[in-house]
Amino acid sequence: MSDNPVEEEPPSRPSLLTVRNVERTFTMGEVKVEVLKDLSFDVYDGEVLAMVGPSGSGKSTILNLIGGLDQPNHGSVLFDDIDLAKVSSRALTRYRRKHVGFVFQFYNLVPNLTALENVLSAAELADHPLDAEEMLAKVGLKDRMDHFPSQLSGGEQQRVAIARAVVKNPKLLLCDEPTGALDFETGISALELLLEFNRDLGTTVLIITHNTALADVASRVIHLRSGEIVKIDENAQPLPPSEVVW
Ligand SMILES: Nc1ncnc2c1ncn2[C@@H]1O[C@H](COP(=O)(O)OP(=O)(O)OP(=O)(O)O)[C@@H](O)[C@H]1O
Repeated sequence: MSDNPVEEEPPSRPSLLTVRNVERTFTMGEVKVEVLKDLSFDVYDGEVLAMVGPSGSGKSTILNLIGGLDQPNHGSVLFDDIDLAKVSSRALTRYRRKHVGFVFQFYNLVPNLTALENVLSAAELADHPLDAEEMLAKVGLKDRMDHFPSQLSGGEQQRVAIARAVVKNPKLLLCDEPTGALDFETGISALELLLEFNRDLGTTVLIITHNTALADVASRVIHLRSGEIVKIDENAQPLPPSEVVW
């Protein structure tokens, strides 16, 4: 045995998504807008990751690339052995249906479907969905399943949207300003739900927001500015949503 044992490297964290050297440019007439410039980062399996940056810094553009709604001009977005940057639009649709749940700022529920029907319609797309009624009960809407979106408050609609995203039992929950349209208290309870699903189901959660206070609940925070990563912070002790103030 050696007197100087070589210290073992800590095991590297498994990545759910690996984004490498991604560029996204939009061309409008003669004008080329370089929105993402050589961006590289990982999304680790099971983490709560926040991506923060001012308006126009490229947050939604990244979310669209990771969510399989758009493809970069250059670089790779690896999920398992699939490069989302290179696959066909059919394969992207399959990826979205199977692996991604979306939560948007303005809920995006189907207005002429009840809460339960909204959640069931998402469950039908998945290979191994969770129970729709159970998910609505988990978000506190057991008694409101037969209500239409117009009969629900903003906070309740966001709860339905979270149940709809989670019922597919996706690997990844992508949340675009999930508290943006809610008052403070309602926003906190929506955040609590997202973290609860992360804890209970191991779902990886990515929250994009311009509200830097929200990032305190995440275990890592990517700071963006003008399409570039300026820093990545590790939060050794993420705050519980009840202690976040904005
Ligand atoms: N399809 C497109 N065509 C042209 N320009 C686009 C397109 N999509 C986004 N952009 C531009 O890319 C930049 C980044 O937009 P993006 O929506 O990703 O920013 P954001 O950080 O999400 O902003 P916000 O917080 O205001 O939603 C903006 O300047 C925007 O105008």
